[in-house]
Amino acid sequence: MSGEPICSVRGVEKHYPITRGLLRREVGRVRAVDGVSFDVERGEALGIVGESGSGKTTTAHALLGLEEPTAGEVRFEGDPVSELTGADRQDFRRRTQLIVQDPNDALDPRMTVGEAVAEPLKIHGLDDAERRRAVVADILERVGLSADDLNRYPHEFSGGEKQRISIARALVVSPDLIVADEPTSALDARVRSEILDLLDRVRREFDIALLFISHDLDVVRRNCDRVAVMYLGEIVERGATESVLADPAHPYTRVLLSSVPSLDPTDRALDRPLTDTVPDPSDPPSGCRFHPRCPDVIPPADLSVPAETWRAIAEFRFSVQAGELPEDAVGDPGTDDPGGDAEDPAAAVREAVGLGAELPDPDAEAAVDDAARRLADGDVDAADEALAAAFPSVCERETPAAVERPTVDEGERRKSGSVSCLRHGRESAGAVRSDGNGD
Ligand SMILES: Nc1ncnc2c1ncn2[C@@H]1O[C@H](COP(=O)(O)OP(=O)(O)OP(=O)(O)O)[C@@H](O)[C@H]1O
Repeated sequence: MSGEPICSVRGVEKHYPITRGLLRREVGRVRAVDGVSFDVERGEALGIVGESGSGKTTTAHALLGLEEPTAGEVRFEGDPVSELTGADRQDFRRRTQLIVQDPNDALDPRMTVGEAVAEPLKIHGLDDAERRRAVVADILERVGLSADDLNRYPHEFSGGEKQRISIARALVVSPDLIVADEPTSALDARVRSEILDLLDRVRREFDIALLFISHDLDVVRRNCDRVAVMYLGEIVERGATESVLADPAHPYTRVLLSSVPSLDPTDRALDRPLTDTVPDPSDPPSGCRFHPRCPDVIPPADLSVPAETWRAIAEFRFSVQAGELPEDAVGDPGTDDPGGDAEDPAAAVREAVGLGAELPDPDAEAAVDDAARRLADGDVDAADEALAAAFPSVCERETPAAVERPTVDEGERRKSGSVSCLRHGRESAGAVRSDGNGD
């Protein structure tokens, strides 16, 4: 890619206040997007992926000027979007279009298809009704519908056809950038594939940049040149789609990949997250935000146990913290027989969390045993504190900077992008600028 990006996003934050009481006193903030920077190059397809709640839609809305960022800036062809007024703002609105997941949200049931697709043309100043009709008929043909559909109503069409109408509505004003927010997740597999092909075709035909918001890595693999992976309001990895998906450098990207059933499951088994609970974005974890779920969380330097034992300890620690322990791993504090009927309740807890065998590191053994006893007594908070004190990780203390993704080979996948993980480049010289694409 060369030249100025069509759109650049720099340090964008969007925090939603949490208010209480009649006076709507602010008691906290949902950090939906928390310092995101990226460029969208002309004509490229960029994917933003992440679990539900990671901040993808909020990022897209900030980029389109539909949400005012709490901090940071969006520029369109170099101009700050927040400062556009009058005709410039109108022009920005025309040149950036949004396609949403459910086409019913975009289509007025009382308007014919012809009226719906012509509406943006009218808004943006094409007053000649005959000319509008001709443009609309042409665009309907290009998205796989027919000029005969002009006088029909949305309810006469299937979900896939309605999404084609939405795409026509976006295309008709000749945009430079389309944001497609989960455009196919409401469709069945065959129709999904057709719509993805259509979006890819029209992007190339009309030389439009496409920002694809999706939780589905297969969609990104198929349609996007580059990908940015979001977790709890931050971009944790980015780069050429082929490189990132073939050699994911961030454990979170690996976790996302391991949840795609079509990929080889055998070597992805270890990429199961330690816990399922996504932390609350109003109180994100310290350090690396992914650390309480990270299957690759860094052990304390003085811990001397095999890697799989550390994984079990980390899973124990963060499951206690998230309140995600198996039922039989917590005793009932209200009984005289803590830990239930088991002969040795603490041993039963350890068995339940996969740490039944004595650990080779005596300090670790004592700490796990202590936590297990406290759990057997039903004191989850004390167990949590004991585990946190005994097994601290640098990942909860240090915030990872974006560094270059490791180069895998000298071939096609060399263009590597960036990753924000302490497993890569701690104290590395390869720090990537934090204000751009990082690739
Ligand atoms: N208007 C709002 N007020 C308060 N919190 C909000 C608001 N909009 C979004 N959020 C919160 O911000 C976080 C990010 O939401 P967002 O919709 O951007 O995520 P997403 O990755 O697009 O998820 P999804 O795929 O479910 O749409 C979520 O925790 C969400 O609950």
